[in-house]
Amino acid sequence: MEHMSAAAHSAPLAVGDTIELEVTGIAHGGVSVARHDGRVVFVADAIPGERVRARITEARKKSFARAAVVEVLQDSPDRRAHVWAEADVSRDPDHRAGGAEFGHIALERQRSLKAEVLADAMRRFGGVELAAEDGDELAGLLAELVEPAPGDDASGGTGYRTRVRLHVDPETGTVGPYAARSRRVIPVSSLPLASAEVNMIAPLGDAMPGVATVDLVAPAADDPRMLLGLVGEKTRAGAGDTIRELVEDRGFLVRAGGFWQVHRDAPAVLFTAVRDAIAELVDDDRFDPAAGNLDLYGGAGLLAAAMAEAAGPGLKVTTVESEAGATDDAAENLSGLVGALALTARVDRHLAELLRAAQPVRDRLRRGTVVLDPPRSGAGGGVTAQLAELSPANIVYVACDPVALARDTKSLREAGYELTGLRAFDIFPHTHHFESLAVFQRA
Ligand SMILES: C[S@@+](CC[C@H](N)C(=O)[O-])C[C@H]1O[C@@H](n2cnc3c(N)ncnc32)[C@H](O)[C@@H]1O
Repeated sequence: MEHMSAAAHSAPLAVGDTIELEVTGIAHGGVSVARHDGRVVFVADAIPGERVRARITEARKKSFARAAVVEVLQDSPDRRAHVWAEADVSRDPDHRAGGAEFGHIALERQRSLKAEVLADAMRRFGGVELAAEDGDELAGLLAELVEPAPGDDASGGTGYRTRVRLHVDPETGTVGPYAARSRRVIPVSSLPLASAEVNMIAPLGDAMPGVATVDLVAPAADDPRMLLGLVGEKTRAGAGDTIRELVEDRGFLVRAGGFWQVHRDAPAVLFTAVRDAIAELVDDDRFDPAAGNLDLYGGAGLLAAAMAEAAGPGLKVTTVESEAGATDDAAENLSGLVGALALTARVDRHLAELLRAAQPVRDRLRRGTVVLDPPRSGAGGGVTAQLAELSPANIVYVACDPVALARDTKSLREAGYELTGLRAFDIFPHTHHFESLAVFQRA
């Protein structure tokens, strides 16, 4: 079939067609990969290794189409009943609830698929081939690359979300999640990924005319709350409402509507990972607590606090964050650290200012360590170029998007940084998301 010419293709695919597919791999974004007449088809709700019948949901592009499974003809040993009945493959694809696109896959396999996505992104966009040390097997290392959050294997990876956003159907006013791949609201009877506290207050099935979004937040050390975003209103609900969170036994103030990791244990997992990465740099004599250390995209200061736990209370660090409310919280959360400064600024603008600073300041930055935790789009070419020019001794990069991380890895490596550590954490079970932590050292 490989040599078949384009002219010999059967009729072009059209939305609504149903075709049989051999599913061969996993792609970024929670979809599997198959081929049909030489064209790539990204298939939702499949598992690599399966044979499925799938319905075409998008066919505009010449190079690829999208489809969703309607029937599993030969199932994977890793297929499970979906954790969310309303997202199950037995439903019409247009009526499946979205946000749990790996919910039909055994947890361990979800993690090995995420590891494949990370390794593939690093190879294709980062120019980094993950390799096994002598005597270790790469497949085994990859299977363990994405680490579970504590307790998730015992709980089946459900009940973890302390933050959920629901939407309101503009026609009926009914509250629910969006459907997979669309902005249609799907009525559901429960939120299996959400914590018991979130489920308790979720207004599922209620009518809320005039409301656009319903954010449910269950803080570790405060009562759960519901933040309503009204239709046509621009200000973010909960921007002025401060709640208390706990990271193990450390308290943090956070805006109810501001950024905080959604998995109950994710802040502790990332705090510990960053603290340990910094501790290793300290042990290797590569960390200078008195240098110009930075926590970029710093939110409420979680990772600056992690840096301080490894480096000691004498740490000098500046957090840079664009949301003023989060900066206020960071200032409060880091108030025990004499050398901490919390700034409201866009990272690119702040780095541009630092690049204009006097030589002694630039020298302190060169001896420093930068922790960065950008949004999904990553730091991007502009910020990585600025970082390369500032040239800090170490960069500890926390990433929620593996492809963005891989692209930024390429830029940093080309600027003379060596990737010396890579870990990944499954803090979004039953979705395709995961978090990575990469350590770079100036060569
Ligand atoms: C993934 S969160 C990380 C927050 C924090 N490190 C934590 O772990 O809680 C990204 C943060 O970057 C902020 N942000 C997004 N774009 C930014 C920019 N261009 N400059 C500064 N901050 C930005 C967001 O407001 C958000 O608080």
